[in-house]
Amino acid sequence: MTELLTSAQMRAIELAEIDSGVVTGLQLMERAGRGAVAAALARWPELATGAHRAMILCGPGNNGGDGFVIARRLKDRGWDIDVFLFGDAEKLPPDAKINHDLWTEQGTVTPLDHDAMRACGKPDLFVDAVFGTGLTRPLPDALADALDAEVMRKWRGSHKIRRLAIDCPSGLNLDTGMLPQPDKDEDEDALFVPKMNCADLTVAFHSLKLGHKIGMGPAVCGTVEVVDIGLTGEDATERSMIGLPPDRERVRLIDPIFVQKPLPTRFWPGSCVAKEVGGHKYDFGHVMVLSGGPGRGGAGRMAARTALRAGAGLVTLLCPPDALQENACHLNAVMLRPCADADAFRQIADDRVTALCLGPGMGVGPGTRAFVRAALAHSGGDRAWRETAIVLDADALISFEENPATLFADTHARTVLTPHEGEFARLFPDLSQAERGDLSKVDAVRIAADRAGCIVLLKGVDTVIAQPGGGASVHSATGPRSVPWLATAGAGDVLAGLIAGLAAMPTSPDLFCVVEAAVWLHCEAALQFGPGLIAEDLPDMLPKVFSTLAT
Ligand SMILES: NC(=O)C1=CN([C@@H]2O[C@H](COP(=O)(O)OP(=O)(O)OC[C@H]3O[C@@H](n4cnc5c(N)ncnc54)[C@H](O)[C@@H]3O)[C@@H](O)[C@H]2O)[C@@H](O)CC1
Ligand SMILES: [K+]
Repeated sequence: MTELLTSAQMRAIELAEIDSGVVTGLQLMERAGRGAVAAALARWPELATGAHRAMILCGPGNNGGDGFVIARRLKDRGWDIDVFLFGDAEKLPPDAKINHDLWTEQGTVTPLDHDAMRACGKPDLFVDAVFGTGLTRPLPDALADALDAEVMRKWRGSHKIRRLAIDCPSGLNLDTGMLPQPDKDEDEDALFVPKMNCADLTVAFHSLKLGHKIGMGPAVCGTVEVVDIGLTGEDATERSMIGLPPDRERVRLIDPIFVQKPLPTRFWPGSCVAKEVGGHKYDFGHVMVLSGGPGRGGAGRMAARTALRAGAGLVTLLCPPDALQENACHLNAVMLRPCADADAFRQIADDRVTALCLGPGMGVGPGTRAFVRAALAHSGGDRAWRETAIVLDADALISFEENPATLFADTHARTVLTPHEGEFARLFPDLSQAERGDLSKVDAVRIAADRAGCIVLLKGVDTVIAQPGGGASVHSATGPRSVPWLATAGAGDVLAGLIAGLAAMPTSPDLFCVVEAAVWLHCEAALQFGPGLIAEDLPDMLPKVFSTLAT
């Protein structure tokens, strides 16, 4: 498992290491610069031999310090180097100042200026070492112009400029993944085009930061390489281990990676789907999915089919009596029962029901609210091995838009809410994307989980899961896990069913870990299927995905 640190957490780790006396800030800076050069030459082997040209933009903090190290290292390889400084050399922090002075023994530093940059020869490598974890506000206009990737593309000359970002493309907030833009005049609205500083390769130090994986981060960072700068003082191995309940402070990335090495998928997520050998169908849990009226049953049916494919021993779809015939025409292995209202539900849902899935296609209104309340009051009873898991999605969430507090009064630790941004905004208007400001998506979902007293999964290209108390993780469907074709009608219904199906089994781990596994498997099924996917394909991809988890 990979941790996603905040800027403050990264600073604390560095400071603790420096304070303990095992390493100096200067040594860390040297390792950072050296590691960045090694990563760039590995990425672009054509630069590894011969002399080339680099343009290096340095900033007023330690990120700039890394830039001066890089300048010196490349100069040692015989390169032509143009170094520009944004800020005042005399005000550089001590380690950066030392590296600035070391560089000036070999080359010059020019104050950052767009025209002066354009007067230089076109570089083979452009290095952005202006701001890293220390960014506190939007980029000044002149700097945003200098870093704008579009402007760079217009440079005369045939070769492409390779863009290397140190820690991040400057302007990216590494806590939120946002690109704070300068305030603009109202009348300028029509003309305002945000500047985009995009890198081909971003070199992060010690660990990924949150902003590399959420918001705009993946789009602007390009490939992100983590460079080990030898920070050994703290062992985060235990707390970042996937498959265990999450740490309260450190966010983890949902990926079968452990201590920067691939983890055999039979350990994770394989351990979440493996069945014990033998047994009765009831031994593998019973999922009930509540579905909507005539003509609206597709969403519930897809959730139910997925729950069965996920490994639940039994899945029953409950539908209004007038939708019975329609559903009977579509279902075989999934069982079907009519269920007129919440009272009927209480009679039908016995104590062997281990997971309930409500929302997809149910319809918005008092009927759905009554079902949700009854489901949240459902108790496992004597024959249950633990309390029923309740997955609430779509209409089960929107039905509480007028008064979310009445939902949160009943939700409990075995409840999972699975909104997309639109549904999230209806339940948590003050935490919606539009209102979030400097709050990261992760912190917004943490607050939501605390408020609701249950697990909240906020879907998106960057999916965030949080539970009360701070535990949180991120799944990023970007880079090699990019699945734009998963943005298809019904994919959310499938995810709800997948969580219910995995949570139903007696062998299932901690509910938070089930949700993490479900999100990963959902993306993996889409990835292995490829373009052309429709939501109905997802449950039927699961057996293939599961077969790949054996190795
Ligand atoms: N010893 C260390 O602490 C190490 C730090 N490292 C590097 O140091 C970086 C962090 O260094 P810093 O904490 O100095 O932070 P930065 O170098 O990212 O930036 C801090 C400076 O930028 C100014 N600033 C922030 N936003 C601005 C804006 N929009 N416009 C104008 N000025 C702005 C701040 O006032 C401050 O002077 C990391 O990203 C990494 O690259 C690495 O060298 C590894 C070792
Ligand atoms: K940078």
